[in-house]
Amino acid sequence: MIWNEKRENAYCEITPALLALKEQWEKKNYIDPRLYKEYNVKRGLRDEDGRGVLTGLTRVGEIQSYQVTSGPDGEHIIPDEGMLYYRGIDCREIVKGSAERGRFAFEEAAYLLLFGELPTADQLQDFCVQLASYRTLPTNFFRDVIMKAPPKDLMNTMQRAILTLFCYDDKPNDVGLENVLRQCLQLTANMPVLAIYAYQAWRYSQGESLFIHVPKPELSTAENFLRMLREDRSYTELEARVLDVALVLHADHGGGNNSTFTNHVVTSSGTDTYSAIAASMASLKGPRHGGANSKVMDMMDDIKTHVRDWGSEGEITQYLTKLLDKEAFDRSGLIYGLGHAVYTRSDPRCEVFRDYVHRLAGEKGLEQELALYSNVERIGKQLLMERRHKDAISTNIDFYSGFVYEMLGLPGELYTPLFAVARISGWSAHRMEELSSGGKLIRPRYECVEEVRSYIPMENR
Ligand SMILES: CC(=O)SCCNC(=O)CCNC(=O)[C@H](O)C(C)(C)COP(=O)(O)OP(=O)(O)OC[C@H]1O[C@@H](n2cnc3c(N)ncnc32)[C@H](O)[C@@H]1OP(=O)(O)O
Ligand SMILES: O=C([O-])CC(=O)C(=O)O
Repeated sequence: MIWNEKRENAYCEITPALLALKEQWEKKNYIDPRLYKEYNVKRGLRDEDGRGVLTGLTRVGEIQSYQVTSGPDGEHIIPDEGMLYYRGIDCREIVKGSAERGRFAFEEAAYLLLFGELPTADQLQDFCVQLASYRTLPTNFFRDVIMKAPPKDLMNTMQRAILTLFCYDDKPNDVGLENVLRQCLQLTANMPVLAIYAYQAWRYSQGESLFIHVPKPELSTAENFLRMLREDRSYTELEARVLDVALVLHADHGGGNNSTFTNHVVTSSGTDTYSAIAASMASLKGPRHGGANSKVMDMMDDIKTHVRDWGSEGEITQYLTKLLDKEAFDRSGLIYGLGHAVYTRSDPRCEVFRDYVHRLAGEKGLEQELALYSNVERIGKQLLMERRHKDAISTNIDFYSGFVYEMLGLPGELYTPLFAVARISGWSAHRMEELSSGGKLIRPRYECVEEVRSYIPMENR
């Protein structure tokens, strides 16, 4: 079917012909789940004990979530409180740089992740100047690229913009480390601008007035983000500090998280930086990964609509049971913001957000809403533990982050883009590492469970 201006939905229509093809697809594409066990497939690249299959080495970031003890009957995995290290340093220590030492810390974290050492005052200053010099987009980029095509999802608009920046680069395919470093720094500097401009284009598409503010060189990433967001360019010190903390906490999560691993995979093929970062964006958008932060907010809105008494244990249990049975909300069966592929008992980043949520909710008079979040967290975890026969489930970073952003007055459309604004620092560090140390095309094996058979001539089918 061809795009048709007059019947624009014709392009997206699920026609009877498509339904018939889907039926045909279903007949030949089912894989019996028992086969995964028979072939000893590491589903989701996870070992039997739930730990990730070891697929690489990194110096960039590390997550700890359990202890291993060995006895006469072999190794035992004991769930533990989660820890996250950037280049060996507890990420919460870096957060303190922002909260206590009165300094914006995201740039410091990005420097640490990329170069492996905390910057001196001079190094940090030079790094910030360099980022500032890279923040400007090519002339007319907003008009020619960001405003083109209806901006339905900011992550896609940003991804397209990143891919198009390839065309403005004189050495786009050069994967020499100095060139890749330049591209990574430029994209790190551009990311907040792309996120906000994509948002402004989206607002405009919704009938709002269009305004575009340029970033200021002397401001931090967090300050520029807020400055470009609001028509009057206003923000408070507290807002900028909280946003800076969020950026630090989202900056890296080791090599195995879906978007960073995607980066390793595509980087290992020798592709260019723009393609690698766009691929990571594609992964991050997914609701089981970075997209979970806005899903949490939609889920909470749905809960607020369907649960009349926010303090009622029974009503919340009933709603969450329906949700897990795929009968409520988006019917995915997921309670967004709960569970984690690595953390067992707790996600340290969530604990930082929990702290902010408590402080901000008190100030904003949103204690009732906070109580609802706490109930959903507690009851949701209980239900998941019962169903999954686990004695611990962690609340992840996405459960409270959106609530914090909401209290800062940030629009929901920007929650996942904000994740990308931070995580590009980790993607960059991992891309550099893959190029310098990985050195091997990532290529796992898939066992084909189809039988080999003869080609049948058309007249005999
Ligand atoms: C920044 C981030 O990416 S943090 C994660 C953000 N994502 C979310 O919040 C989405 C909700 N959570 C989830 O979907 C999962 O917890 C994930 C994807 C994060 C991790 O999933 P897994 O690695 O499969 O975790 P785990 O092995 O502990 O899960 C065991 C089972 O419990 C299910 N489960 C885990 N968490 C949840 C949840 N919140 N709601 C419903 N079911 C869940 C898993 O789907 C899995 O089911 P399966 O055995 O049928 O495949
Ligand atoms: O590590 C993961 O699987 C997901 C995660 O928390 C992140 O990327 O921040």
